[in-house]
Amino acid sequence: MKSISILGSTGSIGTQTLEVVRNNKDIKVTALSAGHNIDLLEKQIREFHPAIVCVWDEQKGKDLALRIKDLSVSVVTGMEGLIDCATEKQADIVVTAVVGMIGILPTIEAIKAGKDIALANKETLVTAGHIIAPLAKEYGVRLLPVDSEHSAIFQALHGEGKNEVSRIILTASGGPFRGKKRKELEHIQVEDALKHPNWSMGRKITIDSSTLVNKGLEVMEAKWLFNAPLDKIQVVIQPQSVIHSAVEFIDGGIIAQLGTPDMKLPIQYALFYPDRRGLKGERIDFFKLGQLTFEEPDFETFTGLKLAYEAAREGGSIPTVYNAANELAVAKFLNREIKYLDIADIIGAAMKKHKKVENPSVGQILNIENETYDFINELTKE
Ligand SMILES: NC(=O)C1=CN([C@@H]2O[C@H](COP(=O)(O)OP(=O)(O)OC[C@H]3O[C@@H](n4cnc5c(N)ncnc54)[C@H](OP(=O)(O)O)[C@@H]3O)[C@@H](O)[C@H]2O)C=CC1
Ligand SMILES: CC(=O)[C@@H](O)[C@H](O)COP(=O)(O)O
Ligand SMILES: [Mn+2]
Repeated sequence: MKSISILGSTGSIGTQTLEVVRNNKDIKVTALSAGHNIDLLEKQIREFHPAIVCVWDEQKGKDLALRIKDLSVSVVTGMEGLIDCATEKQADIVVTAVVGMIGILPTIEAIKAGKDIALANKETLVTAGHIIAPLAKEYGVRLLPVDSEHSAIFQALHGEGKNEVSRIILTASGGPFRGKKRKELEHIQVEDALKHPNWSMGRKITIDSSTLVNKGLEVMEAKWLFNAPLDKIQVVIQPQSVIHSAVEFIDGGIIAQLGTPDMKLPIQYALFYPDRRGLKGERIDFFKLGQLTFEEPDFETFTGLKLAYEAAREGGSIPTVYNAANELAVAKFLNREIKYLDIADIIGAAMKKHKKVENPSVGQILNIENETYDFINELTKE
């Protein structure tokens, strides 16, 4: 019986992970964690019987403890609690399904505790990949990609051993504003940007998909997961989101992974790797689909993608600034404090202002996150 700990069990990836657990009898949940949604967390606790649960918010943690006092589950809170869940002794795999840089410390501690990581939380690898990738190697733990594109690449690489890769083809839907120019994006509202054409996901990543910042983060994620040079990672718009990504080898052969847009496949693949298991759901009907199309990304309109390549090329602390600036800018946009186009402009301004630190430590990364927030708060002050 395999045991898993889920960081962020009440979110889009978290709930789909629990759906996979429900459908497989030989896997159990030993730890769950949520930010604020204790109603859903309580239901999950009563169904999955974890040994420990974490609620980020301390007061909500107290409320939850009262509600489940009939059960013998320990309730912890805050970062310490998140780390307790990430290192819970029975867990074989930690699913990092929290959103944002909050995932860095628990992921590091989970690796040090010898847990395999089913990695959904891309912000962790983008900002601390230079620490996490070697650490995973040192502790002999696996970084199993959950992000659909990286899972596709991982699946395409399966069984290829040391065969040389000439190109990673990272597909993107293009988001709800594919084909639009900057001028047409001036008055975009939160509701417009939350309409992803193919995937149903959490709010932050949905906005990131619309700006192509998600693809920028994924370029950096691919760099760390597959030890790939940036000039070998090509973003290709595939508007139907059927080809989840592909790998080209030195003989020109391309192996791609295709499927309907359902995160349960990559989640399940990560949890049972290298085995494949049955999974109910829609199947691709090529006759209904008719055609698959491809486009070049528009780097001039979607400057968030251009800035991501710049950040990745510069390296050091610049990807942290890129990511932190995006996290706060997206929160402000969702809160209707800034305009849609401000998101990428703010990322650019924060990158320009920052003085690069080579090889930043975890402490420096977290300080730079705060400095970036201070800069943006000042910049957007009315
Ligand atoms: N959704 C998807 O299909 C995909 C997501 N990803 C990545 O996976 C990660 C999760 O995304 P997604 O599931 O969409 O996000 P959601 O917003 O749906 O869920 C986020 C989860 O994190 C929890 N959380 C938020 N803040 C905190 C906190 N301070 N402490 C502890 N837990 C917290 C939330 O809890 P609560 O709701 O209780 O506050 C929730 O359980 C992101 O990094 C995203 O980029 C990658 C590929 C696909
Ligand atoms: C499901 C998933 O992995 C998301 O990251 C998805 O890729 C978002 O779609 P686009 O960023 O390609 O629009
Ligand atoms: Mn993705």
